[in-house]
Parts: sequence; C-alpha cells; structure tokens
Amino acid sequence: MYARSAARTVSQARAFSSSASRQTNVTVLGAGGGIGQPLSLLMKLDPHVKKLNLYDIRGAPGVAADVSHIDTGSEVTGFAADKLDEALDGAEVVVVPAGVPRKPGMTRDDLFSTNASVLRDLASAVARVSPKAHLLIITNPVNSLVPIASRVFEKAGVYDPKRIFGVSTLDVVRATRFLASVTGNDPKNTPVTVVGGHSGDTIVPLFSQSSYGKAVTGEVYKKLVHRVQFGGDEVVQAKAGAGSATLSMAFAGAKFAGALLRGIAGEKGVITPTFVRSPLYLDQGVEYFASNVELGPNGVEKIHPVGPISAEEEELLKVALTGLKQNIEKGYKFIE
Ligand SMILES: NC(=O)C1=CN([C@@H]2O[C@H](COP(=O)(O)OP(=O)(O)OC[C@H]3O[C@@H](n4cnc5c(N)ncnc54)[C@H](O)[C@@H]3O)[C@@H](O)[C@H]2O)C=CC1
Ligand SMILES: O=C([O-])CC(=O)C(=O)O
Repeated sequence: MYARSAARTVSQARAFSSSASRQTNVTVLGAGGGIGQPLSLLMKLDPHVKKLNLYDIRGAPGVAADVSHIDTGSEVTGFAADKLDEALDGAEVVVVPAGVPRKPGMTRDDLFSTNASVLRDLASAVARVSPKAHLLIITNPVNSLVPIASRVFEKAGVYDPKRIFGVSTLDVVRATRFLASVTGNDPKNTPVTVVGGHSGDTIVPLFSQSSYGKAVTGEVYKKLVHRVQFGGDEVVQAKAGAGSATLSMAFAGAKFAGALLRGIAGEKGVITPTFVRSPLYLDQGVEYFASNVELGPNGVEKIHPVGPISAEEEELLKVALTGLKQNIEKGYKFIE
C-alpha cells in the first residue's frame, strides 16, 4: 500500500518536472561577468526557460553565441551595451548579477557607491519595459539594493512587492554545506534555513531548526555560524583580488531562479528563504527581511514566520535587525 502510493507520488513528480508545463522568458543582466556566465549556462539547462536573453555592457553576444549551442529547448539571444530595452522586451524573470565585486579588505557596503547607481538604472529600465517581471537581485549590497529597486518601481507606479527578490540562496547553500562538513550528514535533503539579510552579521542561520544542526553546540557552533556569516570573505581572500564567489553564486542563483520558475509553472510547496518586503519585523522598523517564502505564479505567495529559535539565534537576530535597518535606510536615502 505504502509502496504503491509512494510510487504514484514519484511518478506524479516526474510527470510534473518533465512536462515543464509553463515556460518563462528570462533575461540575465550582467551575463558577461564572473557570475553571469556560469549562471547563463545553468539557466540554459533549466527546462522551464523558454527564451534566454543575455545582456551586459561587455561581451554578452559572445557568451550568448557560446551558450546557445547547448542542445536544450530554450532560444538564447545576446544583447550589446546599447540594447538593454530589447533585452528586456517580453521578460518575465530578470536576474541581475551586474556590478562590481569585492576585493580583499572591502565590505559589501563598500560596493554601494558603484552598484547603487547600476542597480537604480537597470531597475528603471525593467520598470519601464517589463514592469510585470520578477526581479531577482544578486548584486551587492543586496540589503540596500532591494529597497532601491523597490522605490524605483514605486516611483514608476508599477511596484508589486511580491515580485522583487534579494537572492540570499548562497547563504542557505553555505550553511547546508558547512553543517554537513561538521556532522557528516548528506546535505542534499537537509537544507538549513537562513534568515535576516545578506551580509556579515545580518545573516542568521537557524541551525536549531535542523535535526542535524541542533546537535551542534559550543565552540563548534560559534565557528559554524561565523563561517556562514563570513563565507563570502573566505572566497574574496582566497581569490586575492580576482573577485568574489562566482561559481557557487551561479549555482545558488540558478537554484533560486529555478525554484521561482517552478512556482510560476504552478508547482505547489516551493519554499525557500529570500530577502523580500516583509511584514515580519515591520514593528521594529525593518521593511525587508529574508525568511522562508512560498513561491508561486505571483512571485511571493506566502511569507513564513521565522518560527521557534534558540536563545543564541535570538541574539543573532537582534544584531541582524539593527544592521538591516541601517542598510535599508542607506538605500532609501540614495534614491530619495
Ligand atoms: N547575492 C549574493 O549572494 C552574491 C552577490 N555577488 C555580487 O554579484 C555582483 C557581480 O559579481 P561578479 O559577477 O563576480 O562580478 P564581475 O565583475 O565578474 O561581473 C559583473 C558584470 O556586470 C557587468 N556590468 C556592470 N555594469 C553593468 C550595467 N550597468 N549593465 C549590465 N552589466 C553591467 C560587467 O560588465 C560585468 O560583466 C557583485 O556585486 C557581487 O558582490 C557575488 C556573490 C554572491
Ligand atoms: O562576499 C562577497 O562579496 C560576495 C557575496 O555576497 C558572497 O560570496 O556571499
């Protein structure tokens, strides 16, 4: 009996994923970069992608010509620097890894002066050309750029908070992988929820909610939390001036975009953390927050509360909310 119903569930799931029933037009802005290139490759492999438009101020037509030879269903087109509007025409999902990355000694916030205007200008184009698109922001500092994009859409009169996302998936990927290194569990089916924001101590991994994670205590726990919060620095230092995480970020970006595409296609129960306009800590003046979000045809279908957390996590959350508030205000100030 059990075997038969389990088999049915698996075959239903297969039928769902192989049909890729609803396909979506995706545009990548910043497709020529360290993240943009492997991300474009991974999006080419996603069966839910119908048209894949690749745009950058440098090199996108070359990347597109290359990726377009891969024998999957989507049509790939590259757009040169002066073809932004054309790249956005008909876009339903826009993924943005455009902008500068960190060098050793810099914080994500140090990227603000360059990336805030990059993001403002790209968001303005999206609001004008494809105002109903879901906007996925990878560019740092995510905590400040999501508020900037939101204001740009608001000013253009097309704001739908359900469609603007800060991509914090790399924090989930790292927390899950690093926990596996400590406990030896299989990371495949044991994701760790990470809430808050995407930089340093605004990143709050909720190990207490993981059956493997809750067993980790003391110094090992402290080190694990620190590694998740500062995993980005680990890569920046190792790359020694050549940039920050690109390959793991492309994986994480494609994972999040893929989840959204499945939600758009009507799959139920697609839930993952992402940084969105959120009511959860509005009473403390924090308008955007990453927590588990159910994704669907409208983008954000449901924002899940943080749920029960440990005393240590309560402390981490307090610190995160203070940092987030400042990051969000900085974004607003820039755009006012
Ligand atoms: N959310 C996250 O978890 C992560 C975010 N990042 C961020 O992603 C961003 C990109 O990083 P990388 O790909 O390593 O940098 P990169 O320098 O290798 O690539 C950036 C690309 O953006 C393009 N670009 C710059 N201005 C543009 C514009 N106005 N329109 C279109 N394209 C434009 C550049 O030509 C370049 O090809 C950085 O801000 C980095 O901090 C990086 C890792 C993780
Ligand atoms: O650390 C950086 O600058 C890039 C990033 O956001 C990450 O790797 O998490």
